[in-house]
Amino acid sequence: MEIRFSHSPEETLRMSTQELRRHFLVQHLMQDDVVRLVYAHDDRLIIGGARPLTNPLHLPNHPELKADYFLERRELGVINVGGRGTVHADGQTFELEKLDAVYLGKGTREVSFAAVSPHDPPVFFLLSAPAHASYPNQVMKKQDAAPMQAGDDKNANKRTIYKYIHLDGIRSCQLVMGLTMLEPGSVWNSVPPHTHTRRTEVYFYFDVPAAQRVFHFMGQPQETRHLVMANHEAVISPPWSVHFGCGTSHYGFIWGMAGENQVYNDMDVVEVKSVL
Ligand SMILES: O=C[C@H](O)[C@@H](O)CC(=O)C(=O)O
Ligand SMILES: [Zn+2]
Repeated sequence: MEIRFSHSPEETLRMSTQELRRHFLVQHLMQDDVVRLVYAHDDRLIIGGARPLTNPLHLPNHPELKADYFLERRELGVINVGGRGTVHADGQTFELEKLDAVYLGKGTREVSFAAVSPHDPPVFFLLSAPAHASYPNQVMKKQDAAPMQAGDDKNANKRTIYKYIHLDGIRSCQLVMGLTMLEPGSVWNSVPPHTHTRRTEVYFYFDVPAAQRVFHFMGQPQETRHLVMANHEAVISPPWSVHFGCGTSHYGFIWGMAGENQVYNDMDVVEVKSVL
């Protein structure tokens, strides 16, 4: 498991492109028959990817957690952005089609991921946060994820926001998770931008065509920097950072958060005209 420590706003504004990418961008998350994990010390999030082909993949423990098993003191959200797959959790099996999610609570001992067909493998995005109580393991289909329309065509940001793990959906200790799908012709996400110093957020871009990129903006609202991101890459947004982006095509992205509260609308909006 890779470990990423936190960085202050002050040091971040002096970083080169390569330094920004090394500290905030998470690449190569989805590898065949591998569970890859990255521990980000911002809100102690663990970001992961699992792409099982022929064999079930087990969620490993890690010595750094000083736990008997991964979810001893943690909870986990999983969203599938690939083909049909299954998530096994202590004798329960959850089947996830593309854009379905499952929540696994603290105390779940055995977790594994499998493909239904190796020719169309699932692509599981994982996000885990520390947990103090056990909430039930639960699956949610995309159509049950409270779709909410946002943006419009003329501003090229028409999109649908699906919420899976949140106060009125699957309950959790800290995790808040969902995804956003942009309409063809719409390319801007999360405009107007915002921060929420109460929570760290991770964006994971998917359905980005191979020849296209998303220009993701981060940084303090008047000190923005950008990261050029390809399909299946994630970016860590520290609590003080904006997180919004513009693609060279339409795309989708998973967003996931943890921290002080779980109120989805708790965003300190930054007027577009004040961004620098
Ligand atoms: O804090 C919330 C997150 O940044 C996202 O949910 C925003 C988003 O998906 C969007 O506007 O499309
Ligand atoms: Zn946000």
